[in-house]
Parts: sequence; C-alpha cells; structure tokens
Amino acid sequence: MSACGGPKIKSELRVFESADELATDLAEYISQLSENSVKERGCFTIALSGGSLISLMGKLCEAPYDKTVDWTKWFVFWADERAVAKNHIDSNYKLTKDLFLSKVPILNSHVFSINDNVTVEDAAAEYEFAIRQLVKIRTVGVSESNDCPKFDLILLGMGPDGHVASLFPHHPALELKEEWVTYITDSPKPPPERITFTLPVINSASNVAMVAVGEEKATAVHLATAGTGENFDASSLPARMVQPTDGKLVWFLDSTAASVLDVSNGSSG
Ligand SMILES: O=C(O)[C@H](O)[C@@H](O)[C@H](O)[C@H](O)COP(=O)(O)O
Repeated sequence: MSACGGPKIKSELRVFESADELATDLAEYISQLSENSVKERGCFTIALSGGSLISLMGKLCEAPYDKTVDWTKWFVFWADERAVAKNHIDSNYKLTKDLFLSKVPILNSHVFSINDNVTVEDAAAEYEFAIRQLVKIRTVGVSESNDCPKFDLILLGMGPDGHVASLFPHHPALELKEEWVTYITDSPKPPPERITFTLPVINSASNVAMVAVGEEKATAVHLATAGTGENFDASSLPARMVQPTDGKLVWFLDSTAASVLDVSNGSSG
C-alpha cells in the first residue's frame, strides 16, 4: 500500500496492488473505527451502499474480525437503495444480506433497511424520520456544525461517471441542503427510482470511505482527488463534492483505479 497525506490534506489516499490487499486493509479500517466508536459512544453507526463495496468488506466476516468486532453494537443503514423488492437481485439490502449480514451476528433490530412497500417519496420520508428518531436519542450522533446526523462511517462506491450513493452528475438532488434523505425517479443507471442520502448527510459523517476498483474508475478518481481549475463544474462529478466538514475522508483504490493519479501530489485539499 502507498499512503499519502500531509498537514493540510483533507483526504487520505490508500492505493493497493490488488483488490485483495485493499479488502484486507478495508476490514482493518472498519474494525478500528468500530472499536473507537464503541469505546467513545457505546455503538457504531455505519451506512453502506451497493456495488463491489459489499464483497470487498467480506474479510470482516472472517477471523479475527468475526470474533473481535463487537457486532451487537453495530447499527446498519443504507446511503442509497434502489426501489425494488428486498428479494430482488438489484436490491442493495439483498446484496448486503447475502454477502455480509447473514454472516455476522448483527441484531435484526439494528438493521435499518429502506421500506420497499411504499412509493420512493414515502420511503425517503420514512427513512429520514427513522434517522431523526435515532439522532434524538443519540444512537446516531449529531454534527457540531449543523443538525445533520453524524454517522460514524459512511462507505461509498463510485461509478465511472463519478456518481456516489444515488447522486448522479448534474442531478438537482446534488443541490439539496435541508433534506437528509431524498428520492430520484430518473436515475441514468437502472433502476430509475432510488432513495439516497443527500450531500449534507454524507459530508457530516465522522468518516467517509470511498472505495474504487478498476481501470474504468481511473479518470473519475483523478478528477475527484486532484487539484482542478476554478472553472471545474463540481456537479459534473459528485464524488468531488464529498468533502466531510469535520470528518475524515479516506479513498481505498486498487492500482488500476489509481492509474491516472499523480501520487506525488498526495491528495485533494
Ligand atoms: O446503485 C448503484 O447503481 C450502484 O450500487 C452504484 O452506485 C455503485 O456503488 C457504483 O457504481 C460502484 O459500483 P462498483 O464498485 O461495483 O463498480
């Protein structure tokens, strides 16, 4: 792994020779954050998204983490979900259940999946309401800078177009400031209807990890992390808008996703 960073740098880039090495470090990173949060707050709130990210978390289900992680203190959320039934192949819940939740002893009552029985509009409103209740009792922390939830960790994949969660380039959802959870009905990537955290929530997390593997991500990784001219239109690349206010951003990249990076440049500031 090569790690880059400096005093003024807001994000850390971790580059690995292979997806397997990335997965090893990702498991250790998540386990450390879990341990710290449980020590400090008595629980660990983690929001997941879809794609290859979930299989890359697989080593958490193996030794030593299967025994050392305090799974009963985990509270699991989704940063985005597709509007499909929970047993549909496109469901992020199903993906997570099959590859992760079914293999570790997280309490069912601590798993906050998104309702698949109502309209996307209602599902988003309901999900935001559920998170508000958990913020009130401080199971989910609250940001010092605004009233947003402060998840201990939000894990995001990134599409080759730079989308994160279900926030797509140039989409009006990128502009939302008050909503915590919103819905879209026109996703350029199927299925069209989705529910997603907004940028204020993503950027209020204590930790955000962006995980990208594969050459097709290289240009977006470069544009999201490198210095760009003043005229760069951030909404063309949602991943670049992920800039935690008080939290820490770590990129997990394999060497192909990092292949366009100027590594000597370190990371974005
Ligand atoms: O909802 C979706 O359409 C996907 O879940 C998507 O957001 C995914 O997270 C990224 O495209 C990265 O996916 P990969 O890591 O599999 O490339």
